Amino acid sequence: MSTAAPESPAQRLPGVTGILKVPSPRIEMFILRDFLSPEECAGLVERIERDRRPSTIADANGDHYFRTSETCDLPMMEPDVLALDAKLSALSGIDPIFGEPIQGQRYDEGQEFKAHTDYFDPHGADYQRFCSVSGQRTWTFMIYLNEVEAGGATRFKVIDKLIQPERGKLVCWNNRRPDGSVNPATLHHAMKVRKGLKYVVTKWYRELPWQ
Ligand SMILES: O=C(O)CCC(=O)C(=O)O
Ligand SMILES: [Fe+2]
Repeated sequence: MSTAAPESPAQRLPGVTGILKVPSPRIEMFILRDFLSPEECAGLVERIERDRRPSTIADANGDHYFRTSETCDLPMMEPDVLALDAKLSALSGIDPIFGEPIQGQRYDEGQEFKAHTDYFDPHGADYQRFCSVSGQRTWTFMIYLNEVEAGGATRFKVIDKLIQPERGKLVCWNNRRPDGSVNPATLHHAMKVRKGLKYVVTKWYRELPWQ
């Protein structure tokens, strides 16, 4: 198996049927509806419900309400999780060896993840701890698993883009600019769920094989 990503998702994704490119010169970002079926989504929601822990953040900033959701580390040896991983790699063209384990996130009413970037701050206190082995995060792939009754949108305020949760909808973006530097225009806020629950899965890829 090759260890080099042969083609960037930014080159590959425009050729995917039904995909929409977010029209901003500041970010490489795509949206694909119905990436997962209602059955696939329901299975993942059930799995997230079974094992969850309080979500954490890198570079703790003293705000205990910064990320109030819960996280489920999806075991990569489970057939459904492995199948999702393969489906994501087939879409992105990124070799699965670059991927962190897939996570589920669950937001109850009032929970959120305030404005943040998925890349690690190169000047932050936790940079070495998180990036010395597998490098910086490259692409984020995220899928909404259910219809949220109210709230729960993902807001990218730098590019003025609001993405509404819709069951099965995938959104992905490059956390870096084409020159490899981190892209502050990827700043995003998982806004408070106002009514109901919100479930997503998140998949992050690294510069180097994950270990
Ligand atoms: O739940 C969302 O809308 C975004 C989640 C997110 O940004 C993250 O987990 O890093
Ligand atoms: Fe994020």
